[in-house]
Amino acid sequence: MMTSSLYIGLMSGTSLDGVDGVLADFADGAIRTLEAAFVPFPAELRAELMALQANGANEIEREAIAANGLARAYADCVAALNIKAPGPVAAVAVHGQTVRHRPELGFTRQTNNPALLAELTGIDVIADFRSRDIAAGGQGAPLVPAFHAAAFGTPGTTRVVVNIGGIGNISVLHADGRVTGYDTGPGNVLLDGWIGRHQGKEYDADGAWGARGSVMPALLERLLEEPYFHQPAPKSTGRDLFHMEWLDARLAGFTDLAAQDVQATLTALTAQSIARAILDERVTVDAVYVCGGGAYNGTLLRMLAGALGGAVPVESTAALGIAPNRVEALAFAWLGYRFTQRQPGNMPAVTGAQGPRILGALYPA
Ligand SMILES: Nc1ncnc2c1ncn2[C@@H]1O[C@H](COP(=O)(O)OP(=O)(O)OP(=O)(O)O)[C@@H](O)[C@H]1O
Ligand SMILES: CC(=O)N[C@H]1[C@@H]2OC[C@@H](O2)[C@@H](O)[C@@H]1O[C@H](C)C(=O)O
Repeated sequence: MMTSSLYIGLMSGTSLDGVDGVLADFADGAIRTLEAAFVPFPAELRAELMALQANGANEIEREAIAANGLARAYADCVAALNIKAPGPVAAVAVHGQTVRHRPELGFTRQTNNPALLAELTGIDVIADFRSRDIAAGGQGAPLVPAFHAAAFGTPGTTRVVVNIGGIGNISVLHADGRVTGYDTGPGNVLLDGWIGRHQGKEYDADGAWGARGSVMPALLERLLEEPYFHQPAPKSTGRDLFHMEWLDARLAGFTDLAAQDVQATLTALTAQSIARAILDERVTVDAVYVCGGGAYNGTLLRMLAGALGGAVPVESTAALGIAPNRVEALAFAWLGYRFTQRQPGNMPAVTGAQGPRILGALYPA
């Protein structure tokens, strides 16, 4: 394996919007982002990845073909970054596309074709970061807390890093160095689904549509009754649970709903479920830093600050020097770096695994 400190990280998450990539340099133990790129999925691939989130006919063949399409989108993202690299890249670390996440059944599935990606890029590829943690009895998710601790942790200060992608997750970086965290529930997944259905848009830019609606307290309470929110950690979730049918089942019985009031209520659901998770930690939090696409939803950030009582500063990770839309891809670049160092990537206190494990599998160039 090459000794370069340059890594490319690729993340395509539950929002199914496309591939976020970064070129990172981990020389001398530092974490530096040199370049970032985003490659949207072709519409057909996106639709198929969405369809593969639920049971369907001929899944094995369809998944394998979608994996080839994914590998090509990944390769485009790698090409855009590699051309700007100041030297040879040690490895591409790629998350893959989650199509099932069932740790309770002993598996999680990130669709991918890392062999094709190695073939297309000529660079070592490290893939499949979650399954070893599950094999060790863990949830296989969230994995970003170890990176959040390395990038954003400061001894003597309690910080919470909140990733709001399709699903939300928190990393609590305690003043004494302990790290706790888990998936809080829906991030943008229901917000995107609802505005898509009613306005034909991919997402609610800056939360503007939701801001024009009113939160409906009875509906919010109904949504917050979901047992997942009350389950103890370790826990993780995905589109397996939080999908539009989940929402539709809970909307039944509410009549004369204005679509924008539902959007406001869904925004409040994301904010409340995250805030409650933070308050449940029962520690004095110095500051909350938000990353993921949800950091660009001003309405959501205002609701989160409000749900925390207005006493804790809520900012984006840009305040700590990393743009919110780069954090996850950078986290996977870092996990790839950890793999090459034969260092663990999971945090047993977060995932519930029996111990620290080296995460990933290598597909040589
Ligand atoms: N300007 C914006 N205003 C409001 N929301 C936005 C904006 N930009 C992005 N988003 C939201 O962020 C989502 C994408 O976030 P991100 O890329 O962090 O998710 P992901 O990585 O796919 O998900 P996950 O972290 O769950 O794996 C979009 O689907 C959208 O809902
Ligand atoms: C199974 C899976 O893909 N989980 C994702 C998803 O998106 C957010 C949340 O649910 C988190 O658990 C995880 O992603 C981040 C990158 C993680 O592992 O930390």
